[in-house]
Amino acid sequence: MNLKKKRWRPKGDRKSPILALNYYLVVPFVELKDLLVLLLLRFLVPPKRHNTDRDMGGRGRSRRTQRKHFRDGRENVWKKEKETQTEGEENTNNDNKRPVHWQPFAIENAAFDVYYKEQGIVPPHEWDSFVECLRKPLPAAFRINSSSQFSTDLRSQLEDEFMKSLQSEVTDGNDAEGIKSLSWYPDKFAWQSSFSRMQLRKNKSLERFHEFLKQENEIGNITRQEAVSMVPPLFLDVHRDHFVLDMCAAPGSKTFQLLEMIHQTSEVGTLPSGMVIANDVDVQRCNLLIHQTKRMCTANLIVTNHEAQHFPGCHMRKNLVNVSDLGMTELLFDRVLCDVPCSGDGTLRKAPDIWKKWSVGMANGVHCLQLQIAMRGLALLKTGGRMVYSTCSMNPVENEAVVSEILRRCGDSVELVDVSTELPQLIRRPGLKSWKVRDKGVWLASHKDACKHGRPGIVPSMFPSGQVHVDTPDSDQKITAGEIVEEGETADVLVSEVSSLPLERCMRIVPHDQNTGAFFVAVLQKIAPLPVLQTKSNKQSDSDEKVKQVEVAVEKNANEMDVEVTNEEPAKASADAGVVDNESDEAFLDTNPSKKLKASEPESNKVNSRAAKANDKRKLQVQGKWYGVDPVVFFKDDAILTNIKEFYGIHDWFPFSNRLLTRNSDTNHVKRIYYMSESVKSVVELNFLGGEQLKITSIGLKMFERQTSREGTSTPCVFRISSEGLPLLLPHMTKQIACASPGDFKHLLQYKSIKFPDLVDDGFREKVATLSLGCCVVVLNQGLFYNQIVIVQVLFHA
Ligand SMILES: C[S@@+](CC[C@H](N)C(=O)[O-])C[C@H]1O[C@@H](n2cnc3c(N)ncnc32)[C@H](O)[C@@H]1O
Repeated sequence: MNLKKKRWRPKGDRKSPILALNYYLVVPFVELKDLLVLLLLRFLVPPKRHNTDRDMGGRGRSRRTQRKHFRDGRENVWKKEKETQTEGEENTNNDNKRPVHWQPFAIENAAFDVYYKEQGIVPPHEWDSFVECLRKPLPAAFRINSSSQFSTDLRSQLEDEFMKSLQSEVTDGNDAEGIKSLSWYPDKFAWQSSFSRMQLRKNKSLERFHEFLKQENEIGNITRQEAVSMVPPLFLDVHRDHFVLDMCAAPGSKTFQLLEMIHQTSEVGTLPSGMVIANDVDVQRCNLLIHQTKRMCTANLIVTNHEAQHFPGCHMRKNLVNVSDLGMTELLFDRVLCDVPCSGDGTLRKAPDIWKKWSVGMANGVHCLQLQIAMRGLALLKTGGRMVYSTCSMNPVENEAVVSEILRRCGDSVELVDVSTELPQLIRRPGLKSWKVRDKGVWLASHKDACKHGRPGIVPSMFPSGQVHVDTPDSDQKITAGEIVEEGETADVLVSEVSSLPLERCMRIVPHDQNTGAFFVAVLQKIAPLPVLQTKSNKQSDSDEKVKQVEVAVEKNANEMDVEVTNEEPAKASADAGVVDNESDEAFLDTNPSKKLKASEPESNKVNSRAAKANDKRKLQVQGKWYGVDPVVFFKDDAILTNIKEFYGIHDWFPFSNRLLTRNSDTNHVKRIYYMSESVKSVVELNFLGGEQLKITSIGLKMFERQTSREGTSTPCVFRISSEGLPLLLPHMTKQIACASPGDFKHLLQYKSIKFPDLVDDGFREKVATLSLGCCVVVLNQGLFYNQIVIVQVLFHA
């Protein structure tokens, strides 16, 4: 009886019967005949803590990434002032005993005003209300998980309970309600409060609501997410059978939304035929993404870690195409979400530290990368598929300019979709048709201006026409005085280019329209394969050569450019010149970024590089395809699988043994077994047939875990069911299940130890006595708690 005792303590005020059991907890033990019973309670929710390093296939050496790492990474928006605090003020710095007080950073930026006034981001008469709203803290918003079995209960709780109780807490006269559902979001599943996140944290009278948000968020029933950030997935029109790619996915609030859409109306114990691949270039943010999406308990997700602009195409090797019955030879998607890294000035209300950092360089520096990612997304999109391009920036260089260049490059293959009739209650502004580029204090109306000023970092695609200007002695002469504005001059004399593209179909959400942050969204449809790469003839003109020089210079400059971004959007400035006119899908799908350069190499170099490549490949095979990431291995140990299947009495009709994998190539020491949907399995198979191009950091649903405790290893089945996998598996289990009456169930939760005779219900006592030693599931008898089933796992100790 030397078990470590962990005391269970309810968190907060939990009157709702639904919520009353929403904990992951370890209730120590129940004496049962001569056995100790260790209860691991779960209420159809994943555990509170996740071993993300292991789950993501890492080697478990690095520290787990937590939300605080990202928070800490960003400068505090409040700064300390060193002057002595006046008497009566509360804050004191205990370390040096010097009184301090806190003052917010300035929430204004002259360069910001100059820039956006000139761009006409809102009509002049709206400017004051626009910036006034931008300077106010953002109201907290959240979304009910529409695929959760508690979604309607939670909505009722918000409507019946919190709407009334929070009304009295409203101090801002403009907002009559404490919380309200967002009219444009389907089924009243998205809500906005009248309180900022800070108010929710600090205000005592909001404590109960705040606790509710935190707890429901933690177990995946709701997601706390900025209202405007919920918009892009809504325009993606995701169906249950879709293969969806989320190219820049961390921290994962939109991925979660996409998973909800895939899982919508899934019956308990069944899986949809679609799947989501969520990708992010940043390993730490990938960890956060995995942590966030674990709340969904899904077998239909793969998390990858690639530069989105080089996301692999996963082509099946040519010699395998005819022998494989996989049904697909390359990885293409029905839907692509391209929520690219950006300057992030749409999040000024949430992250006011951006006011101080804001500069035009932030947007100019990420334009090329955004374009590259978007083009890659379109290449990976099936013909007929939809892609949403979005940013949380208001800047036309990151928005309309990128969309324009996409349309120019793709010609008739891609259409900018008019979605004005979709979500009609969402207030949005049409995209701009005209804008200028600003660089180092100078306004530029065209690429010609950029050349004149010697600004190689300013590429043609940033301007409305996208026209490339090539500096020739003649063209220099053509620039007439007055066309270019020198530093300090007004921009009035500059005539902006006007785009002939239907950019009004883009949408910009501005803060003062519906008290939100700002966002930009464009919906693109691929209506035909992308145009074939135009091979350049030998008779390239001088001007072509000059264009090439511009590209090289742009690339160099973009790489050197020091881009400041918010911590939420850590854009990398590894931008590409992006001035190639037309590329075929095949060319886009080329995962080797250096291939284009190699095309012009002499044949002898090619041979050498092929030999080096083969050598590299051999090395890779020895060390594993992706260094530092555990391999993905189908789990096919028949002895273990039969043991698990028989122990839990898993029905034959449940697709089981061919859907399991591990992250350990040594199957004798497998600790975790993951379950994957049919769709995820097909992607894994394709990935194998294509040479494992995908760097998979997390995959599927953790279903079984090896018990390592002394008691666990002495049971007939050493694999216990993971709480994440339980909701899917339970309907297919016939053994190791016991139904408890509410009285017994409550006692099991309530007491650290229950003597076997103290179990109230005879039937339960008898049933438990017949269970095998090991993991089992205790289900609360229906009839209470809105007929929900509560699941408990019981581990008997010998
Ligand atoms: C705007 S945030 C994405 C927010 C996310 N879609 C969500 O809703 O939670 C941009 C993300 O892009 C990632 N990123 C930056 N450069 C990237 C690249 N080249 N490829 C893939 N991801 C990139 C960043 O790490 C960041 O997590």
